[in-house]
Amino acid sequence: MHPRNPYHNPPDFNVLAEAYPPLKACLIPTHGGNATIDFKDEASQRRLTEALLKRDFDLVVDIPDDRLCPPVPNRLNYILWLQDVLGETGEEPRSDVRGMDIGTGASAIYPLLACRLDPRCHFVATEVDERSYAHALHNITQNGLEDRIQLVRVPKDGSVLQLSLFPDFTFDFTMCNPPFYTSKAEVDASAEAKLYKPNAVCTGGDVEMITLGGESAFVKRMVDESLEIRGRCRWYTSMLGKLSSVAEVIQYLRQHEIDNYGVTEFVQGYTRRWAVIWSFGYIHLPDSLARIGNPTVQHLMPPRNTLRQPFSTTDPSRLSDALQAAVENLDGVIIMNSTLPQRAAPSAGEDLPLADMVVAATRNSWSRAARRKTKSTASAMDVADVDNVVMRCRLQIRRMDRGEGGNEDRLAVDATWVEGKERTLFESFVSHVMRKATSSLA
Ligand SMILES: C[S@@+](CC[C@H](N)C(=O)[O-])C[C@H]1O[C@@H](n2cnc3c(N)ncnc32)[C@H](O)[C@@H]1O
Repeated sequence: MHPRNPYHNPPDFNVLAEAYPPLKACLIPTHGGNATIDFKDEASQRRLTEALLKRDFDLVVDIPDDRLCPPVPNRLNYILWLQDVLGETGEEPRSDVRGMDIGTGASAIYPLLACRLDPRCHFVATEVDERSYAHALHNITQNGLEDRIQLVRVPKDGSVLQLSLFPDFTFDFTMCNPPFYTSKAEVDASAEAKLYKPNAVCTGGDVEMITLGGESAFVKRMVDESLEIRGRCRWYTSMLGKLSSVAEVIQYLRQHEIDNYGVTEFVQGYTRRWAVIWSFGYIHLPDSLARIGNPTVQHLMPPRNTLRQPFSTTDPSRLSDALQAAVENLDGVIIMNSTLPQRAAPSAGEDLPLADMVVAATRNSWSRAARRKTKSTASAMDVADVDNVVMRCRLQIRRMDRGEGGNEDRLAVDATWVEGKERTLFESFVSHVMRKATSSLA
């Protein structure tokens, strides 16, 4: 579960029912004097979702009995991860953020939650189903968010992304929880299997759950459309319910040479979901947001954007000076900002870097050929033109864990690719700077 998600532990149901009385009828007393609910009972799950949305987000949401009831912790995980993505990849503080929710459902839960959490958020929410559309409109209006969430009824066989309806907008992100199943038979088989699981998931209408080719085909349609409109949206994303769909979508992205992508997973109790993300821009995601650690899925992960180089020195100031000198020696490369080495070790559990610098390059001046050329023409040091950056990366000095070998005072430099079109440029820059720093410390 996301670290900012408040639902790591089950709520105190008695307290929750005091805040939202319709939940009271669903309470089941436990031996210790507490209460629980029957998680296999759809009505109880609906009241729980309504109660959490009301108490924790001041959202009044009505969900019809024949439409999906979204579990709040899972939906919140997706929103919090997107917040992290935008926070880590935003250029400068923005006064508004524009998202699109594809298939918002009767609850309109994603735009409602996102707008409550971030006053800068504006949404376009699409829906094909007339009944869900009507309820979503009611939910948006009764929460006073109609100025920030534009609901659009779209045709089932039309474009998934629908960005042509908004030619003047660029979007910061799209999000989607696509219909999952390929057929009614698959829905029935899954419902039967779930009978034996401790948590039954609320079932919805066929239109919500079934799409030709299943979720992977739906997301592949998104990929196809994104290839047409590319930079109209900074980050395309979708949730996926099956790991096999993740594999299919990643393979499809690679097939279309979309190499700026990532995968994350959302875990809530017994339920595991994934999200895929891709972009045509040159800003890159930190590994923590774009890769998952599970060894069995490493073949689906994008290459790492952080490269670690261990050093034998234990003195962060010496290492910082060596890095700085290696960078400053290069034409067309500047240190955009840097924080001084911290002498005190971070307190237990904290993973703060000991020094941190962001470096920008306007051209490759570190390859052997480039250095030869610079020498022969004896050019002066360029002042890097920050509007013309070909590569931006972050260099952070960290203390190594004991498990990584050596004594606990050993240091490493984490070089993270922040911006740039060519990975090889980043990798060759890192290798050059690390080599120079190593030899100056020897
Ligand atoms: C699995 S439900 C997700 C509902 C809601 N977003 C949630 O997470 O609880 C999928 C939704 O997508 C809608 N839908 C299906 N195809 C669509 C399309 N081409 N464009 C927009 N919505 C679509 C369905 O009607 C349904 O409401």
